[in-house]
Amino acid sequence: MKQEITIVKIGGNVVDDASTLEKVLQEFSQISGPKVLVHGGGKIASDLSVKLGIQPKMVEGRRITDEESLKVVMMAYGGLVNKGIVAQLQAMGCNALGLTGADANIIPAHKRNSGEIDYGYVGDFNIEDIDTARLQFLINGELTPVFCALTHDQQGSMLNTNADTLASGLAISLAKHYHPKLVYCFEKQGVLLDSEDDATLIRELNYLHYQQLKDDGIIHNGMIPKLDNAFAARDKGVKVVIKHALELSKPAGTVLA
Ligand SMILES: Nc1ncnc2c1ncn2[C@@H]1O[C@H](COP(=O)(O)OP(=O)(O)O)[C@@H](O)[C@H]1O
Ligand SMILES: CC(=O)N[C@@H](CCC(=O)OP(=O)(O)O)C(=O)O
Repeated sequence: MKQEITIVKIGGNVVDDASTLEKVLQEFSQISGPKVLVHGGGKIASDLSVKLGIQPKMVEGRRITDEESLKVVMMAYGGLVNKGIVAQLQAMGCNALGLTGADANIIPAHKRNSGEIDYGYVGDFNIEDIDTARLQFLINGELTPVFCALTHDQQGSMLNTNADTLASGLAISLAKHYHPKLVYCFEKQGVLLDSEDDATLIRELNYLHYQQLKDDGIIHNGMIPKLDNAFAARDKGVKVVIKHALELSKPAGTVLA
């Protein structure tokens, strides 16, 4: 019998808000059973970048990661954010282990080589290459993996990988050993009919409805890659919920049908 595993992804606006972050980590630490946390931090990386005099460049929600920006995201995601979260979880009694995809070679990746735009040090990975046996070994050792948005190219370089994609990939790969539930937590109540009005929550969303709402411009910006990743997981049998970070332990948000 496969056990349930919960994969929670927290976005950049949550990570950047100390009070929300503390509350969501508190709720996360109380989830029973195996669990994995994935965090973004795009906002913190952009702020740090500006402070260092490096202008952030985003194309379709993805960071153009040149050599200097790679150093910034390694510092921000792998250091500042990841270690801060691990320390907080430890204080909450959750035995967190901070990881990038390079650690224990759990998520080997390759530099994106898509034609027109050169994204620089941005990594894509094959889900089949994720070392789920190693991950299961850590989880069986009563550890809670905490992944940041970094992978590696297996040739000595770290790569920047979108945290939503990483969370979806991990959930799909973990389906080999568990029944995965993937929870995307951010600063809105879920997928909304009006992205500025939390009262317009869509409680259940199927793929056809998603396509219509996208065509009508009701779903836009960062919600499009998030839902593409979310439906990719849904298609592989992962339960997916998109909800407000402060509702982590409540039956709230948008469930993918
Ligand atoms: N229909 C919608 N419902 C909710 N949010 C939406 C919608 N369309 C666009 N968005 C925007 O998508 C953003 C979430 O995407 P993103 O910033 O990439 O998330 P995260 O911080 O979790 O990585 C929200 O902040 C919101 O402004
Ligand atoms: C390639 C790429 O764009 N990577 C993202 C990784 C961080 C992330 O995904 O953070 P959020 O969840 O806060 O958006 C970036 O650098 O912004």
